[in-house]
Parts: sequence; C-alpha cells; structure tokens
Amino acid sequence: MRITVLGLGGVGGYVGALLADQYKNEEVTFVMRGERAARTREQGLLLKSDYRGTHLVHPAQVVESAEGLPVQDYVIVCVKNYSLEEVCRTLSGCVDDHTIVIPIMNGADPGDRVRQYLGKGLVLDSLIYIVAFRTPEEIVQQGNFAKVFIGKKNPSEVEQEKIAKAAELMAAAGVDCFVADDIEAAIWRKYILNCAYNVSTAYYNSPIGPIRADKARAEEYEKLVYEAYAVALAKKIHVEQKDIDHIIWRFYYDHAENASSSLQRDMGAGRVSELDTFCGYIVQEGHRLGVPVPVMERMYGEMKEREVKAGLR
Ligand SMILES: NC(=O)C1=CN([C@@H]2O[C@H](COP(=O)(O)OP(=O)(O)OC[C@H]3O[C@@H](n4cnc5c(N)ncnc54)[C@H](OP(=O)(O)O)[C@@H]3O)[C@@H](O)[C@H]2O)C=CC1
Ligand SMILES: CC(C)(CO)C(=O)C(=O)O
Repeated sequence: MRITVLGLGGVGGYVGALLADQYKNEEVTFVMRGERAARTREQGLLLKSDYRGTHLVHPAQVVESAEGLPVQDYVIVCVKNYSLEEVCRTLSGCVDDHTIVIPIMNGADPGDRVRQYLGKGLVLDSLIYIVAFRTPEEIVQQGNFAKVFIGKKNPSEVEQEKIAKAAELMAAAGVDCFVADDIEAAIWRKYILNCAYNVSTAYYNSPIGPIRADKARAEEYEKLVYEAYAVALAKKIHVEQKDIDHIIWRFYYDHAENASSSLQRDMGAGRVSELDTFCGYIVQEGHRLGVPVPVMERMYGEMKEREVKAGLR
C-alpha cells in the first residue's frame, strides 16, 4: 500500500507520524521541504503528542515534491489553504481514479477546490479538531483530543465503502477518525466556530479568556457566529440553531482560558495567514448571496491592512 502525506506541519505531522508508525511495512512517503526534510531523512520525525504519546518515525521515503511519485492509494494533504492550489499541481502524476485524496484542513471548501484542481481520484471532504504545531525539531500536539471526520456529499455505495476503509486505515493508526453522515454540515459547524474563534483571537491577539471576559468583545464574537450562520443558511447547509447555541456555549463555558487558534499563532508570529479562509470567504459569500456580514467585513478589512503593512500581501 502506498500512502503519501503532503504538508508535515502541525496537522500533517500528527497524522503522518501515526500513519508512518503503524504502516512501517508499507510505503509511506512524506513530502517535506528544505531543512526539515533533511532532518527527517537523517533523524526521523518526532511527534510529541499529549493524546497519543511520543513517536519517532522513519517513513519509507521523504521527498521534496510529489512530482515523480508513483500512483498512490492514499494522498493526505495537510497544507495551509493558500498553498493548496500549488501543491495540487504536483499531484497529477500520483493520483489516478482509484486514489483516495483527503485534504485535512480548515475552511469550507478545500474538498471542492481539490476536486477542481485535480479532476480525478476520489477526493473526500474532512475536518479536524486538534491543537498542533511544528517547531524545527518536532511536531507538538496539545490537549487530550484530536478528532477527524471524513465523508463526501451523496456518495455512491462503492464510495461509501472506500470512505469507511479510509476511516479504518486512520483509526488503526490511532488517528480518531469518524465517517460523518452529513460532512458538509459537520464542516460548517466547525467552520462557523473558526469564523468567530480564530478571527477574534487573531484580531485581538489574545486567547479566549480575556475576550469572553470583555462584554463588547464577547458580543462581537456572538455576532461573528451569527453572520457565518446566516451565510451557511443562505447556502442551504444543514446547520441548526442548536449547533449555534453549542458554539456560543463553548465560547463562554468550555474553551480554556488560554485557548488560542492557528490564525492567531500565524498572525501573531508575522507569518502569511489563512485570513482569506476565515474572513475573506464569508465576506465574499455574504456579498454574493446578499447576506449582510458587517462585523466580519470590518475585522477582515483591518486585519488585511495589518498584513499589507507587514509586507505579507
Ligand atoms: N494547527 C492546528 O492546530 C490546526 C490546523 N488546522 C488546519 O489544518 C491545515 C494545516 O494547518 P497546520 O498543520 O497548522 O499548518 P502548518 O503551517 O503547520 O503546516 C503546513 C505544512 O505544509 C507544508 N507545505 C506547504 N507547501 C508545501 C509544498 N509545496 N511542499 C511540501 N510541503 C509544503 C509546510 O512546509 P514548511 O514546513 O516547509 O513550511 C508546512 O509544514 C490548515 O488549514 C489549518 O487551518 C485545523 C485545526 C487545527
Ligand atoms: C478551533 C481550532 C483550535 C480547533 O481545532 C482550530 O481549528 C484552529 O486553531 O485553527
């Protein structure tokens, strides 16, 4: 069996390390770049996971690009949204119609985008709840959870079997992986959370605790949730009021005081970010569908301006 993991950052490093450990006798390939690739070839990839322990893994091979790889059974793509189109261009030779491609990323539309860029393979939709990041030396996963959901809209019977097999492949490696009945709704439940949680923590460069303790910021958080919900409803996604209540309940009572987001970590460190994924997409879809999204629009404008000033755009 051939499995390729492309993008060995926080998410891909977690999933890839567990897969490489479990499937030592299969052909697991990591696509990595530069010094991290060289280090992994020499010393292996070190995962330190609160949830799944420490793993030092040596995949069958580490390559700098997927170009030149033979056809794979599974390709798992865990890059940031802004890299997705570029990496998909390198995949055409290693994907054929039997290949299962799983982008494990944030955002409402990575699956649709991969389907559009590749035009072949069985491309699944997915989402992940995890807190993970890379350092030059290792992959760190924090907290007692890391959960993936996969699926596809209107799958055929054959596709359903393949999706179940993909979930089993990951679960056997220790990646909690579940097949979602309605993956589109599951993605949006998480995406609506991201539209408030990631955007607010990044905008204020603050963890959740101080945001929910501030009345004005907490109200603004709720408005972000409701704007994204309104866009979801206009798109006919099956998200319900009880899902929204749960997102808001989590904000006040469940998220840790020091909980941060990937967008906050990226913007806080002055890196290129997924601002367009969490804000730009909602603003664009709001305009297209005639749904007002004034709070998101204002915060997006200001954060974009910060990125322009920092030379990131
Ligand atoms: N981190 C988290 O806690 C969570 C992240 N997510 C989502 O998961 C997705 C991935 O995030 P995350 O893992 O944090 O991102 P990272 O930035 O940590 O990792 C992305 C990786 O992709 C690699 N990459 C990009 N382009 C290429 C390329 N052409 N060839 C090879 N490697 C490439 C980068 O390589 P290099 O190291 O060389 O830059 C990097 O290691 C995002 O959509 C994010 O929003 C979802 C939930 C939580
Ligand atoms: C909300 C959270 C932490 C959940 O995994 C996330 O998706 C992110 O940080 O991007």
